[in-house]
Amino acid sequence: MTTTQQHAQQASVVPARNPGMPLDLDWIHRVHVNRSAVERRAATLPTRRTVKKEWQAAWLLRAITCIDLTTLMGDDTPGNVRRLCAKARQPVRQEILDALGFNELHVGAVCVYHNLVPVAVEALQGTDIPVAAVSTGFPAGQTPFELKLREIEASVQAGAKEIDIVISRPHVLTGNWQALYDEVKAYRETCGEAHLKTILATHELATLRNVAMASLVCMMAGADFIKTSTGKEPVNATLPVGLVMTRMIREYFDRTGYRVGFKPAGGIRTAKQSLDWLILIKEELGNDWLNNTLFRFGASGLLADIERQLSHFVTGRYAAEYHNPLA
Ligand SMILES: O=C[C@H](O)COP(=O)(O)O
Repeated sequence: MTTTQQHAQQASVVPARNPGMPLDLDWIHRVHVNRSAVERRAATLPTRRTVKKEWQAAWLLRAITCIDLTTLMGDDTPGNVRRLCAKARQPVRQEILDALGFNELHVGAVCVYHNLVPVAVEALQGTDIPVAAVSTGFPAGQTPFELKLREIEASVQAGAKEIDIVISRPHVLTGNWQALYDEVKAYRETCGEAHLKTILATHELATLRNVAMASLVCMMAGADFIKTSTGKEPVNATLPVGLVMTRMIREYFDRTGYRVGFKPAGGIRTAKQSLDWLILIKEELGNDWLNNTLFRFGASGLLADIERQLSHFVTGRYAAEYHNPLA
């Protein structure tokens, strides 16, 4: 096996699912965030490691396996979701994979609106690529609670194995942690075996401390993943927010022994950005998190640039964009 293959294929151990715990308000109120320290540390992350040549190719292949390949547009149709699913099955052109010595590679999941779950489930039959549905009135979450529960139920029934819910931002902004906990716990129960990702929409939470506290409450309520953003806020996944959230994941693991996953989402479009995020995960959470059971990118356009960089690694030149159509 070449270095690229060894590092891209590092086995992932399936961690025990986070069962949640009672709401611990003392722990939540003790949370503090030093914004300038966070910003300083986040600024150094992209400069801490240089990943070049076959190492870079290996990290990019790993990044692909962690993508929730996403389309969340008003003009989504069964046709473009089927094309996205074809890309999810074969994310990189075969000749590039052959040159890198890979037979098979696929993304972490395909993420769509509820209406398109059946189309994606059918298009991914015969693979183990899960379908994720955004839910609970995504992206703003301003719909009645009962409807949100029914929406989750309907997506699970349609075959979604992962449910990406949006939290009610007003609960955070008013410091109503009990309401946030109860809400997320109800979502987790409604999900059943489907995995629950809780989208914080961090740009709408006002402070990094709120981001940290909301992360903790979601994990206490049983979230399998905490996710930064919907992709629809004016600012989505940023490294400072990622740093705060991963530190809370670490604290939760130290206290409970359960590993909760992390999903930055929104605005991640370049191979370089994907490397920055992988470095953050390696530095803050370690190798256990560097696989798609505990780490995902929510991204609609990232794959195209990664494929372009891999093609450059293999051929020594950049392919024109039309050679790497996304969907
Ligand atoms: O969860 C995924 C995001 O909606 C994708 O955002 P993006 O289109 O900026 O990559």
